[in-house]
Order: sequence, then C-alpha cells, then structure tokens
Amino acid sequence: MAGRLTRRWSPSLLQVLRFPVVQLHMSRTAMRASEKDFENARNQLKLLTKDPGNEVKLKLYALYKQATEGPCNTPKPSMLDFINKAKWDAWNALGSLPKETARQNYVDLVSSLSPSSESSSQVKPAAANEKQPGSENIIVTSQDGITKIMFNRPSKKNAITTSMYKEIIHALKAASTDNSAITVFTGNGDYYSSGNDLTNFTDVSPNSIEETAKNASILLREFVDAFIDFPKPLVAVINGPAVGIVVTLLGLFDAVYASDKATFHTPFSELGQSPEGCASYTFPKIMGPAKAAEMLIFGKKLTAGEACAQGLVTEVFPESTFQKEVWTRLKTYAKLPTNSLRISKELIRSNEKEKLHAVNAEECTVLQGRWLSEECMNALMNFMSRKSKL
Ligand SMILES: CCCCC/C=C/C(=O)SCCNC(=O)CCNC(=O)[C@H](O)C(C)(C)COP(=O)(O)OP(=O)(O)OC[C@H]1O[C@@H](n2cnc3c(N)ncnc32)[C@H](O)[C@@H]1OP(=O)(O)O
Repeated sequence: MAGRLTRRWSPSLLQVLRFPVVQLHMSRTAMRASEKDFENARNQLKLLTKDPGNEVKLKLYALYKQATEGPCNTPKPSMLDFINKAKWDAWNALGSLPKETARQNYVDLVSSLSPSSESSSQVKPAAANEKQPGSENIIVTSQDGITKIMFNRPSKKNAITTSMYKEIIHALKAASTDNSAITVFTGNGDYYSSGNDLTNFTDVSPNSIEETAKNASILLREFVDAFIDFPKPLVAVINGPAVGIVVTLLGLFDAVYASDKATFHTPFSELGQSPEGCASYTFPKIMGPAKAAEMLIFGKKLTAGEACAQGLVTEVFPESTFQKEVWTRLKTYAKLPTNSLRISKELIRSNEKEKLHAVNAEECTVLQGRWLSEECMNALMNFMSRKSKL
C-alpha cells in the first residue's frame, strides 16, 4: 500500500489541486460514474487533509484496481509479505464485481471522505449509529457493524415505489464500501413488505405505457443486479408477511430469519406477471422444481415454518422473542473479521454470478412483455377498483 497511496495525502499535492464540487455532485446523481468522474475522484483524493486510515485505503486500492484492471489477476503474495498480501486480499475480495460498479463505488467512497461533498451527498457510507438522509420511506442506519436498510412505509404495508427502488440501489452501493460487516433488510410495522407498489403502473397515460414498461424493466434489472453483486453478507429479518419481489430476492440473501407470523407469497400468475429477482433459477435450486412451481406458478403462500422446511428461510423465531434473539445473534456475527466474511461469501456465490446476471436479464425482458399484457392490466385494474386482497 505504502508507496502510491501514501503519496496521495501529501500536503504539497493538496495545495496544488482544486476539485470541482459540481462534477462530483453530478456523478452521484447519474448513478453510474463516467471516466471523467473517476478521474476527478482520483484528484479529489489528493485534496484530503486527513489520512482516512488503512482500512479505507485498502478499499480504495481494491476498487481502483478492480475499476481499471478488473478481477484480481496477480499471484497471491506470501503470508509474510504483509502489505502486499493485505492489498491482494482486498482486491481479491471484490471477486467479479463489474468494472463500472467498482468505478462508481470508488467515486462514492472518495466523495464520502471529502468534507466538501457533505452537503450534496444523498447516500454515503454510514458512520456509527448514523441515520442516512433521503426519503423517509427507506431508513438506512449503521451501528455495531451492521448497516440496516428498513422499509418504512407501514401505512402501505411497505409497498416499494419507484423512488424506493432507486434509493435501495444507492444504499446497497454505499453499504458495499462502508465500515459495516453485514447488511440487513427489515420492515417497519406489521409487514416486511407487500412488494412492488402496484400504483407504480397505474398513473400512466395510454401513450406512454410501453415507455413505462421499458423503464421499469431497466430499473428492475439494475435493482436485482445490486443484490447479485453485493459483496458482504446480506441478511433478511422478516418481521411479517412478505409479498412478490421481496420474497423472490431472498434466494440472493445469505441468511433469512423470520418471525413465526411471517408469510411468503408470490402471486405472479394472479397478477398476470412472472417471477423476478432470479427466483426462476434460485427457487428450484433451493427447494426443488415441484415446490418452486407451487410458489412461483400457482402462487401458494407459505408459512414461515413451511418456508424454513423448504430451505428459503434459515430459522424461525417466536414473535415474542424475534427481535431480541435475531439482533443479538447478528451483533455477534458482525464482530467476525470482515474480510473473512466477504471472502467466504465470494467463494459461495462467485460461481453463480454470471448465471444470475443472465437470469435477471431474461426475467426482466419477459416481465416487460407481461406488463403490457391484457392479463396484467386487468389484474392492476382489479387492485385499483376493488383494493383486491390476494
Ligand atoms: C419496477 C419493479 C417491478 C418489480 C416487480 C415486482 C413484482 C411484485 O412485487 S408482485 C407483488 C405485488 N404486491 C401485491 O400484489 C400485494 C397487493 N396488496 C395486497 O394484496 C394487500 O394490500 C395486502 C394483502 C398486502 C394487505 O391487505 P390488508 O391487510 O387488507 O391491507 P390493505 O389492503 O388495506 O393495505 C393497506 C394500504 O396499503 C396499500 N397497499 C398494500 N400493498 C400495496 C401494494 N403492493 N401496492 C400499492 N398499495 C398497497 C393498500 O392499497 C392500502 O392502501 P389504502 O387503501 O390507501 O389505505
């Protein structure tokens, strides 16, 4: 690490360079960092007055290498070559993270370190016990080594709006490089989440239906990709019923803890839709094709106990002790060595990533067609006119 990275914080360089804050802000709102944003972030790094510490420097090193050279491609240094071994481990832990994602994460991380970016930042790596700004529909906090992303729309059963999808993508990107060891999703209120907000598709004028379906398909693909590529252990704390996309995504989580009042429902056929979240691939692998078909084709709703028996849920807890038991356990897990957690996850998941991205792309294409179908439109009209209870 020492040579090149240390040089970036030298005061003489700090005095020479000035970074345009406007460009930094643009890079954050565009969500995908351009070459220019990346270059600007590298310059921004030279302006830092405070050494960000070895852990952050290693992250920056790894993201830089991943963004410029792709996955780690050098031989592993010997155990005694501590510095190069630490750098190699950090780079290698990023696995097959796409170059563009690494570039964006690098830009976000640099931005979070810069005092000048504080006022323009929407999502930044979380500091201890810090609540992240943004809409109140998603609350992101970080404490005890755990970044918690909470659906917070209890009056609508935590249904996910278009802006919430975007905020979650952004929150996951920030969590992938923050100081936490694990990332946890949960819901506020009696529901985990009732899935896609069905009104996302109902406020659309007839001549923009195709455009809306296309945009939704692109958004969905990016949303699910963010879960596929997430490098740290991802845990779901299912506090109540879960419907649709929040169920299908569970195949991409590393642990799923459920209250015994949770249920798992994927009513896609009833909605004239089809599975997403890579469930068409992960569910048959997890529970076998026959059980997966009952859920994904026929929309059978599972109890928490049934979902656990079929391998979708890790463990079920009585509602009365659920929160206490689960968070105590997660706090213990979050104290484990963070690099080891990432590397073990990478070993378990990396062989599947390419396949998962292909499945995601295919599911989004199929869904785009479904959203334009008469079956789907009828289902949405039913929901709107009768507040259809599934
Ligand atoms: C771009 C991305 C595309 C991603 C593709 C994803 C697909 C999916 O996720 S498919 C699954 C979609 N979800 C549903 O079909 C659930 C629909 N909701 C219901 O069936 C019910 O609301 C319920 C079973 C979840 C809860 O029933 P109940 O206990 O009787 O409570 P209410 O129906 O009175 O709900 C309270 C309040 O919340 C609104 N609401 C609930 N879920 C949704 C939702 N998914 N979308 C929009 N709004 C929802 C409900 O309309 C009520 O609102 P108010 O009447 O205004 O109080």
